[in-house]
Amino acid sequence: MAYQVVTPSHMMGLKHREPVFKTPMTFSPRLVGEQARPSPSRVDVWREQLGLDDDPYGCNGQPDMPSSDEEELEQYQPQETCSMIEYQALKKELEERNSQRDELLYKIKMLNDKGKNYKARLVKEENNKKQQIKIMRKTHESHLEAKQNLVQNLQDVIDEQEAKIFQLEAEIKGDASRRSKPPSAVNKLVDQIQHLESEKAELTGQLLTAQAELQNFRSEKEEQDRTTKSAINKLEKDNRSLQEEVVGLRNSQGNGSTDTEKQLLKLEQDCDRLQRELSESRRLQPKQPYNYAAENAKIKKLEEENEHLKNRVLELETDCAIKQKELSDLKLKHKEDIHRLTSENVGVNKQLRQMRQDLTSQQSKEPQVHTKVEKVEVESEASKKALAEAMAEKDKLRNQITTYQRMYNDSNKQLTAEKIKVTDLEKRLKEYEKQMEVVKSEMMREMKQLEQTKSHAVDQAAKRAEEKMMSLNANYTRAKLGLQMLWPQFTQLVKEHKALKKDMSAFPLLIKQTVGMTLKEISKAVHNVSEYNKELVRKYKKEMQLRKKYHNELVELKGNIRVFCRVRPNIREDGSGQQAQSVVSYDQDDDGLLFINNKGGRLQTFEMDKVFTEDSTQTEVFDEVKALVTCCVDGYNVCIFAYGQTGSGKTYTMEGPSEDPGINQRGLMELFRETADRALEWQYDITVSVMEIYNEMIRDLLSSDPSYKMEVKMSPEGGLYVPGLTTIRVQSVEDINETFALGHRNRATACTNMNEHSSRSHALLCVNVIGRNKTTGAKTVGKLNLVDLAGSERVNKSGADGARLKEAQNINKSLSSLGDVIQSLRNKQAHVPYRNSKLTYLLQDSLGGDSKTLMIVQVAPVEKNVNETLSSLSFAQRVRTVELGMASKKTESSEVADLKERLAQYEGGRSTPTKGTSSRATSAVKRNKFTVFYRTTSIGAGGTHGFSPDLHVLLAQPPHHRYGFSS
Ligand SMILES: Nc1ncnc2c1ncn2[C@@H]1O[C@H](COP(=O)(O)OP(=O)(O)OP(=O)(O)O)[C@@H](O)[C@H]1O
Repeated sequence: MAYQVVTPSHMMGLKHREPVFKTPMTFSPRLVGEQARPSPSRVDVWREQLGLDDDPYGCNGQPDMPSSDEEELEQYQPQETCSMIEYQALKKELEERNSQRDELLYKIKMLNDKGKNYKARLVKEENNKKQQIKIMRKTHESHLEAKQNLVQNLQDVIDEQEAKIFQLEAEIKGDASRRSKPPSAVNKLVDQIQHLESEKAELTGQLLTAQAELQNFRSEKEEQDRTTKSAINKLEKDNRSLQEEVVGLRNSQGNGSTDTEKQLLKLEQDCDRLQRELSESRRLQPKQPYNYAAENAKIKKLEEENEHLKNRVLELETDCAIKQKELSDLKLKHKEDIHRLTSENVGVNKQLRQMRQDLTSQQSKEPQVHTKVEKVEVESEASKKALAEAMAEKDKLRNQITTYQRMYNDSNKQLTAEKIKVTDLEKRLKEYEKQMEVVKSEMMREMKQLEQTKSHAVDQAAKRAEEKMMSLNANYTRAKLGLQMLWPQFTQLVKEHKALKKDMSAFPLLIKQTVGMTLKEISKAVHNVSEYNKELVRKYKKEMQLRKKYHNELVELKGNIRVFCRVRPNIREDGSGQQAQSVVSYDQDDDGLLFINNKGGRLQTFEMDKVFTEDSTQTEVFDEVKALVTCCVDGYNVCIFAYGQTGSGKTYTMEGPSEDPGINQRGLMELFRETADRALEWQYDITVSVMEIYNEMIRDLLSSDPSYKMEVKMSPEGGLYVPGLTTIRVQSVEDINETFALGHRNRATACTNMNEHSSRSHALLCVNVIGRNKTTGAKTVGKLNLVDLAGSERVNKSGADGARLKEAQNINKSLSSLGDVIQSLRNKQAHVPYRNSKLTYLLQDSLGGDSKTLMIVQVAPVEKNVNETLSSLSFAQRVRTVELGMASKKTESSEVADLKERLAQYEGGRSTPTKGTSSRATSAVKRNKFTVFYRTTSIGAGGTHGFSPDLHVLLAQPPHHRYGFSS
């Protein structure tokens, strides 16, 4: 926000004041924590430092204008004075410092963030590496453990098998060999002893059971004996009673009745059976005491066996003690190994215990005790059988041992391989660890470096910041002082501001008045300026006219070919659209300038002597050429030719439509007017001939035989003439019209398409003006050549071939010859190639001699013709620079003219007209009511060669024609 008093220029009367106060209020982004906050403005800072009002902008944060001087003074209490400029400068510096400080803080923050990022990355990397090491260690440990387990298992299996073999061998060979068992089986021996002890306990239990059973069996036998004895007694008793009964019966019945006998027989049978049973029982009875004895013997045997076993157990116990002693010795001997094994195989003990259990269960299954028991009965068959079985078992076990040994070897190999692998792994682990160490150390080093860089940068930044802060503080103090010094000025300014405010209230009225006054002054000034401008324009135009006049005079003096340009309006044939857009524009103030907007969008300027726009009328055009046309009345040779592409308006300009004729007709009419004006003093003969040049052939269009090819000839005097050319004297508009009509008719009969033909041929109207002064007899011979050239477009554009090509080439030849002639004339070359074409040859006098030449370049304004337009205008520009030299009148004194006429008459009398010309002349006279002269016309009529010697029809001319020329 800025307070600024703007002093408008129209308030120059008021007191001019400098800007009162300008607060930049720049809010540079400042980081507070993570948030970007706007920095307080310097005004806020210094206001706060000075202990001024907290909110200088009121509630809405917008700076309010102080309501009064007193209020403002209350708000800002100055202490010292200082200049306003110094204050502004200090304030600006303070702002810059502030922004620098912000920048530094921001940089420090960025560095801190970077350091933090690096640290975090480092920690992350460290953790990652640690985790990797942990994982690798764990994997390695588990691998090692597995390998160790495997080794241990294999070792156990081997030990077990060894123990078994040893045990079996010991059983076969006896105890003696047991002593030589390998120390590796000590543990097994201990186990075996324990097992034997348990076996002994079991056997003792079995023995007691057997004794108890034996006791039971004895008591049962005694009971059985008693039962048998009582049964025998009862049976004996029954037998006796039966025998007594039989005796009784025999006694009571005698030997007679049958039934009784049968009953008796039956009883006797029963008795016999009972006696058999008794005898059987008695047979069996003495056997019982034998079995008992066997049993007793068996028991005894068992007891003995038991005793033996007890002894054996004792023996074994002693053995065990010995072995234990041996074991302790061995333990002592292998203390270190055991200690090592114990420490290494803590984890393996579990498995060992498991194996022990397995072994126990396995051993419990085997009938070892029985074997031993049976072994006690050395002599028994079963023992032998068991021995055989044991041997078989031994073989089997040996086989197994071999297998196990093989397995052991394989396992050993595997173990070795695994060990190598383990070693490798350990090596790798070590390498990894080393690498880790290196990485860690590098990281640590990097971290240290970063830390150092960071701390260094921070220190530096802090240092710089401190320095900056110090300088800022100093600046601030200076600014504060400056501000305090500025204060009185500020107060003054505030007062002035107040005053200005007062003025401001009166300002609208003042401004209204001033505006009114200014408006009046402005309108007056504008009026004056426009007047002045008008005057200037008038003067400019006058100057331009003067310039033109001088230019014309200069041109006249130099004899330059003058060039006019005429732009035809758009016609139906131009079509529509972009192609039909006009490319021509004009200068409003200079009628000699023309601009062509070429295809590149560039304006190309051409300077002509006069430019006729699309709106220019035939009259306007003729007005410009009128003076030139009438020159021929004074005896000048004048040549006007129209140049331009087909359809650009050449014919329109030269001939024009009957209702609005062109230069040809108007020129002749002007000649009539001019000659009529001079009729008191002068008598004029105006004759015309009409020609066309087509395909490099000259045709007389007024002739009864227009197809006759005329030739241009050089007279002995040096003049050019066309032998046999028809000349018609014209005296009125009607004569002109009829002459032109005849020419048109003849032209039309010679071609099929008039338009095309006219485009490809040059049409020439040659007007001869011969004047005789009635008083002095002086003679003037003027000539006016009016040429409508063929279309100037290039040959290749027409795309012609055959006859058309030849036609186009001929047109081109004429026009290019014209160009060459113009070029030579421009360059003032000694040789001008007039004879290169019929056209240039015919126009030689008009182009190169002392004639007045005008070229009217015709332009079709549409875009599609822009190239041809540019080429035509370029040619015209070149033509304009051609200097022909000052033109001169062709006048002859009466004597010279008479002499020349007489000479001509004399020569004419000697020569007879040619047959062709005579007949054509006759027919011409008959055809036309005009007076027709058959003569060889001098085209150039330059110098004194007005008439050619063979002009046989001169007699038809008025007498004054025979006057001599005045030079
Ligand atoms: N100033 C003009 N005002 C009105 N119409 C014009 C003007 N100039 C030319 N024209 C018209 O343009 C057409 C072509 O003009 P003109 O025949 O004169 O061209 P040209 O150059 O003589 O062609 P060519 O070379 O074929 O003879 C005609 O129809 C003519 O009436």
